[in-house]
Amino acid sequence: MSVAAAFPVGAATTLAELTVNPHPRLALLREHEPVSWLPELGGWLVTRRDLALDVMRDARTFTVDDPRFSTAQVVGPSMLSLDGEQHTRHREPFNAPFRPRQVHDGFAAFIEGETGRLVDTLEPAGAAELRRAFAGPLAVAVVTEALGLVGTTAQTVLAWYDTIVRSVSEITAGRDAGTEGPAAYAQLRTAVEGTIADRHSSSLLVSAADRLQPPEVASNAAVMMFGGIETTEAMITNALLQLLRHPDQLALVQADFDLLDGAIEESLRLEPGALVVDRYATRDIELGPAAIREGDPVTVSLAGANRDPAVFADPDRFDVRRPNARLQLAFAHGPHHCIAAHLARLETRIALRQLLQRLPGLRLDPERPATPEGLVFRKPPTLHVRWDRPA
Ligand code: HEM
Repeated sequence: MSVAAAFPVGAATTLAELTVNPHPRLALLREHEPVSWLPELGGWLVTRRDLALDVMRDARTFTVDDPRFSTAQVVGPSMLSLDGEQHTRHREPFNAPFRPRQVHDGFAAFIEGETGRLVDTLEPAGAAELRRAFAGPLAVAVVTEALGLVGTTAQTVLAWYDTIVRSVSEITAGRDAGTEGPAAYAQLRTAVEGTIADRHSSSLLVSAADRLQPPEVASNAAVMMFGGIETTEAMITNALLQLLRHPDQLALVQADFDLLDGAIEESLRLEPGALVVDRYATRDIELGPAAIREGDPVTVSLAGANRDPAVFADPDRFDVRRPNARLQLAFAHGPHHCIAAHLARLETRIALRQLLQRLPGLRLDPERPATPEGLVFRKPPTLHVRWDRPA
């Protein structure tokens, strides 16, 4: 029997469906084919939480270190695209600044200030599209601050980011990277080298340069830029959308802001900003019902794992008081667990608290509905809201 015939639910799954409304299909896959072959994906998809953990914990068998990895083709090898000792060598120099205490001390005041500035600008209008007017600019500002590139503005970082993303997307679609992406990356590399050379700079890139070569620091700076913009914009937008769609849950948070963290975890569980992580099998291996062959692509569905009813009761419900919401896997797991998870959580917490406290009666704009979409990164294209203007 062919592999497609052995996995009929996978064979009937389209990428279009996974882009628009993935959750019913992921539930079907998880129940019948928790590791399934998807012809449209050209690889395996893992949707059960325990099997997702097995894959992400075992980097020897399921590696990111493969020439097909599109990001590495543009920005070179980094912690995101290496495994084993090389991964440790690239990641270790960046660990300290992202620990909870350091994140709080280093970023809370900056994030409060930037958020305050953005809300000041929005407040008088009584209406806004919060993804582009709020979540995106905040995400860019925080990444720019985190990288601490000497003489580089948030606008420049955003321009590099857009260009490099376009180039990576071209490669993912099987086309040539073009020249603009590599040119933008060369400018980023020059800025990184300038920062490293400036011994007065307190950038985390300077201390990383004690243990990594400048081009290696630049590659890791690029993946931090990647990791920190699209996903954080999604995390903030999705969390707002979940709360505004569930007025009863929003009222609980408004009455007790200690529940905000639960709301954020629950949103990460239901709509993780990054839906999937990609791995490649380094040997033949049985995983659940699947006989995976060396070289096969293995995609872990974080969205599928996050609604596994074996772990999360009534998994489709948004419940800010869910006791085990923190078992969600939106930041992945194992050696590649998001290095900046604490920073992203802090940023989202400050952003949501200020919006909810400063914009009275914040609500979705009924005339312009927001619907999340996306195959890899998922969020609503727009989030139109209204609030009561000050008299
Ligand atoms: C300031 C914000 C962020 C920065 C700077 C950042 C940076 C990074 C970096 C450098 C990695 C690679 C770690 C490694 O491979 O060892 C990573 C991994 C990851 N991040 Fe983040 N990230 C941020 C926010 C987020 C958010 C908001 C999400 C999702 C909601 C997210 C999801 C992930 C996931 C799923 C991985 C694992 C990728 C994989 O295993 O293939 N990140 N992040």
